Amino acid sequence: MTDLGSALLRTALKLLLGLYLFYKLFSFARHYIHARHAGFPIFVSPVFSKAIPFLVLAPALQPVLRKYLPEWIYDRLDLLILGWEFRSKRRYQERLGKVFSIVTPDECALVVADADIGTLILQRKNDFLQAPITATFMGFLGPNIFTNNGDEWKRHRRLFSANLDERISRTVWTEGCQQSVTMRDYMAGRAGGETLDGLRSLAVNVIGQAGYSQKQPWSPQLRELGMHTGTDDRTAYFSTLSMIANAFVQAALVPSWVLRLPTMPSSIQTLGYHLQRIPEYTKSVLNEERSIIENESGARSNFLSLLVRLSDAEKRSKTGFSLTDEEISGNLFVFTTAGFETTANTMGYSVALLAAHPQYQDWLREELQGLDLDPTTWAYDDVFPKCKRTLAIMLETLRLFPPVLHSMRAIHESQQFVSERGTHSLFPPMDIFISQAAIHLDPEYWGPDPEAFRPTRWIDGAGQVITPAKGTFIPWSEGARMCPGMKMSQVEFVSTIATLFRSSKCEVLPTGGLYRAEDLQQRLKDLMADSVTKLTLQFRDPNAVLLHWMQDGFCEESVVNT
Ligand code: HEM
Repeated sequence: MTDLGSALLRTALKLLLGLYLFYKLFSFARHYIHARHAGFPIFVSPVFSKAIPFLVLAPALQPVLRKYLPEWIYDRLDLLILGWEFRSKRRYQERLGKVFSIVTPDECALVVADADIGTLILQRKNDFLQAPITATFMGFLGPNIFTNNGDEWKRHRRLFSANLDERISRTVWTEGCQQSVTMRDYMAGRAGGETLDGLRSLAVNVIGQAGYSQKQPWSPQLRELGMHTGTDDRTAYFSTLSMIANAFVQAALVPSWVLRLPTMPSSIQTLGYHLQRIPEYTKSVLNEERSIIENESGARSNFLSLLVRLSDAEKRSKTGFSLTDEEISGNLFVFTTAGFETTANTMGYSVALLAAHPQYQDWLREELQGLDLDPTTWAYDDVFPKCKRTLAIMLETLRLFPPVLHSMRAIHESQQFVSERGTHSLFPPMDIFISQAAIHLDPEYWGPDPEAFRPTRWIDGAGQVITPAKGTFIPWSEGARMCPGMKMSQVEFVSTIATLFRSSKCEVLPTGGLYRAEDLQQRLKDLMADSVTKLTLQFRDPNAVLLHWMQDGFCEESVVNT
C-alpha cells in the first residue's frame, strides 16, 4: 500500500473510532437523562457494560479484579458483572435505596428491590415485556412460551399451564420417590463429593419421565451419550436435551458446526453432533407419541403427550390456541431446561444447608418419622400435604439461594408509575431487574436475621406453612408470567428430600486438615457463599461439597470417593 493509502486508512479508522466514541458519549448522556426522569438514585459507571468481551470475560475474572483493583475502581465494575446481586447481598441497596438506576454508555437499567414496585411491574405484563435477551437464549430450539409477548405468549402459556397439572405432579412424585430410593441406597455409608451430581442425575431422570415417559435408572453422574451410538431417537433426544441443559451457553450461542470442530473438547463435539440431529429426533419422537396416543387411547400422563393431545384438539376445533410441531418442540425444550437446573440446584443447596445446620436436619427428620419406611409406597395425595417442614426447607433455601436472581423486563414504549416518591417516567430502551436476591434479604420484610438459614420461620403456631406478604418472596416470580412449574418443582423437591432424609442423615466430611464439626460446617457455608450464576445460581465448585451419608441401622463399611 502506498504512503498515501495507509495515511487515508489511518485517518478513516481514527474517524470511525471518533464517531463511535462520540455516539457512546451521546448515549451516556441520554441514559443519564432517562435515569433522572425515572426519579431514583443513580449509579454511574463509564464501563461498556454490554460489550461482548466484558460480558464473557468479566464473570471469570471477577475474583481477580476484586483482589487486585483499588476499591474505588472495582466499585464501578462489580455491579455490572453477572451475579452481583448474590455477591453483594444488599450492599448497594443500603447505599442507594430499594430502587436505583444504573447508567453506563451502553445501558440505562432500573434495579428494583421494593416489594410493592416489583409487584406493580410484574403485574403489568403488556407494558413491561419479556426482555429480548431471554427470548434469544431460550428460543434456539423453536418458538416457545419464553420467547413471546402478548397474544402469542397467551397461546403458549394456555397450553403449557393446562398440562402442568396434578397428573404430572403424580408422575413426578412416583418417579422422585423411586429415583431417590436408589440414590439413598447407593449413598448409604459412602463419603465423598457425589451428592450434587447425584441430585442432578435424579432431576434429569424425573424430567425425562414426566416430560416424555423416558425411563432412566438413577446413576451417580449424568449419563453421557456418545456419537453414533445406535440408540433409538427417543433416547438420543432425551440425552441431547440433558446435554444442552448441562452446557447451555455453548449450545445456545455457538453454531453447532463450530462445536463439532476437531479442536473442541470431545464432549462439546458430541453435543454439536446431536444438536445438528435434533430436528430428526424431534420429528421421530412426535410421530411416535402421536401413534401411541392413537393406539393407547391417549392414556399416557407425560407433558409431551398431554401437549400434543390438547394442541391437536385445539387445531381440530379451530380455536387458534394450537401449536405447530416446531412450537411443541420449543416448549418441550423449555420444560426440560427450565425445570432441570432450578430444581436440581435447589435440592443441592438444601442438602448442603442441612449438613451445615444439623439441628434442622433433626427437625426435618422428626416430621418424616411419621411416614412409612418404604417411600415407594407413599401416595402423593396423602404424603405430600403432610411434609410441611420439608417444604419449609425448600422455601428457606429459595429465599437465600434463588436460582433466578432477578426477573428481567424491558420497555418498548415510555411507561409511568407512581410510588410514595412521586411519579416516575421510564423511557426506552430500558431494562428493569426485579431483584429476588435483594428482596429476600430485606430486614423490613424478613426480620432481624434475614441472612440466617432458619426454616422454622416458615411454620406458624398451628404447624401450617405461612404465606409471606405480597412481593416479598418471589423465587418463582409473580404476576401473569409467574413460573408455571412451581408446583411441579415442589413435588419433586419434597419427594426427593423426604426420601433421602426419612431414614438417612448426612454430615460434612473431614477434609483439608479440619476435623471439628463447627469448622467443617463453616467450610461448607463458605463454599455456598462462593456461588456463581451461570444459567442459574450454583456452587462454583460442586465437587468440593464432601458429605458422609449414614442410613439408620446400616452397618457401615465406609467407602471414600473423593
Ligand atoms: C425451584 C424451581 C424453579 C424456580 C425457582 C423457577 C423460577 C422461575 C422464574 C423466576 C420464572 C419467571 C422469570 C420471570 O419473571 O421472567 C420462571 C418461569 C418459567 N418457569 Fe420456572 N422455576 C422453577 C421450576 C420450573 C419447572 C419445574 C418448570 C417446568 C417444568 C418451569 C418452567 C417455567 C416456564 C415455562 C417459565 C416461563 C413462564 C412464562 O414466561 O410465562 N420452572 N421460573
